[in-house]
This record gives sequence, structure tokens and C-alpha cells, in this order.
Amino acid sequence: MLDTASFVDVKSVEKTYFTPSGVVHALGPISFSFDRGQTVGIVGPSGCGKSTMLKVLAGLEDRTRGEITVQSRNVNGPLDDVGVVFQKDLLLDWRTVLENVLLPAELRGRVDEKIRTRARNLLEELGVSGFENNQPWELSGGMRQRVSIARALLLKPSMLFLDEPFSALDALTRDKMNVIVQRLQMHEEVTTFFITHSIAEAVFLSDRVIVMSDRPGRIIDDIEVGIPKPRTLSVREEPEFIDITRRIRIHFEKAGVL
Ligand SMILES: Nc1ncnc2c1ncn2[C@@H]1O[C@H](COP(=O)(O)OP(=O)(O)OP(=O)(O)O)[C@@H](O)[C@H]1O
Repeated sequence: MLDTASFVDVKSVEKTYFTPSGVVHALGPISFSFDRGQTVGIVGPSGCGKSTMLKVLAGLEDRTRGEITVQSRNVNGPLDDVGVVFQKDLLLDWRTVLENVLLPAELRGRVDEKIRTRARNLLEELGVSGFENNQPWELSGGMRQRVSIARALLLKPSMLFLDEPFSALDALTRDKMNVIVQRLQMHEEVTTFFITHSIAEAVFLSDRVIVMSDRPGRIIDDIEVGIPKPRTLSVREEPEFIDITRRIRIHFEKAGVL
């Protein structure tokens, strides 16, 4: 029996891709669980199976083995109570910013004044108010990602999945996004699972950082980040922060990644 006390339980999950060019054992076995409201950061070498893990968790890819439960319910298909943001923002260029944010509500036939107000409030909180009637191609990369996050949060999902959402942004914009996203997470109380290549970003945003091995990705460390929130960027100079980033860096050095 699974331990269903946690919000999400992952038990002995593995993923193998069977393709015409061969078999790829991409992930696992991995087992972990996390609680409602937690922000879990995932770091690991390129190609180790991080995106695969996220897709399997969200039910967007079938797993090959193992069990996943979310709120004690078995995951056997796409979860409808999640927001997902990928590295590429997937905004529809022929719709305005507001129309993009409203898309999930429109698909469910739920567009009314209340949801429009929520869309506008999210855009304001993310610092892109005033651009509601612009087209996505008129925005910078950082602004486009903020619109994607607003869209992902529109229907108040209980979980937010972020797959390297800031990796195409410059360092300063990325710092700014980290602060904005942290504020939003605290406000929305959304359980967040995010993948990043940046050790500092993982530690800054997370309550917990999971470190993965080379492919097939397994969990080689699971680190509690006890630094109180909200955190300011200067937290990166504090000893506790430096200790945790060092611990993660050593894993990567041992694996020959750094
Ligand atoms: N749809 C697919 N079909 C076949 N193989 C796949 C598929 N998706 C991913 N893979 C393979 O599975 C492995 C893990 O890929 P995945 O994208 O999950 O890694 P990742 O850790 O997210 O990589 P990166 O950090 O570079 O984005 C890789 O070897 C990849 O080529």
C-alpha cells in the first residue's frame, strides 16, 4: 500500500521509451513524496530524465512501472488540476495577452467577469498589467513567460509544473522572475514542482531540492531548504544557502558534470 498521507506519492516509477531507433531507459526507479504547498526543485545532468519525470507526474506521459498518487488518487492520465509552463512559452500569437491567459477558462466554457478579473489581477501581480491587449510577439521573453505563468494559474490549480521556464532569459531578468514567482507561490499557495539547470535558482525557490543522477535518472540527494520565506536575492550570500549549493555542486562534480 502507498503512504497516502502526502499530497503526491511516487513509488518505484520508471519510464522507458521504445522508439524505432531503440530502447531508452530514461527514468528511475524513483520514489518520493511531497506535501501540499511545498515547492520542490529538481536538478540533474542534461538528459537525465527530468522532463520525463515531470510529464509522467502530470500524467502527460505513461509510466512504464510504478505508482503515482495525487491526493490519494491514482494518476492514470493527464491531471486536470495542474498548470504547466515549459521552457518555450507556447503562447498563441494571434490572440492578445488577455485572450491567451483566458484560454483555459474558454476551453471549459467558463469565461465570465470574475475570471476576467482574476486574469487581470494575475497579470498585475506578475508585472505585466497594461499589456492585456498587446499581442505576445510585442513582448520580451521574460514578459511572455509571465503571461504563460498567469495562464497556468488562471483556474487556481492545486499544482504548478515548471519545466526550465527561465532558462532562455538573461541573468537579471531571471533573478527578477525568481522573486516574482516566489511571491506568487506564497500568495496562491500552489504546490510547485519545477525543473532548472541553475543550482542557485533551485535553492532560492525551493523548500526542497531533489538531485538526480545521470540517465536513467534516480534520486541521489533530497535536501530540505529551511531558509525562511519570503527570501530576498541577498539570501544567496548567506552561509546556509552557500552550504546547500556547495552540497549540490559536489554531486555534479562527482558525476563529471561540472
Ligand atoms: N518522447 C521521447 N521518445 C524517445 N526518447 C525520449 C523522449 N523524450 C525523452 N527521451 C529521451 O529520454 C532521455 C531523458 O530525456 P529528458 O528530456 O527527460 O531529460 P532532461 O533531464 O529533461 O534533459 P535536459 O536537461 O537536457 O532538458 C533522453 O535520453 C531523451 O533523448
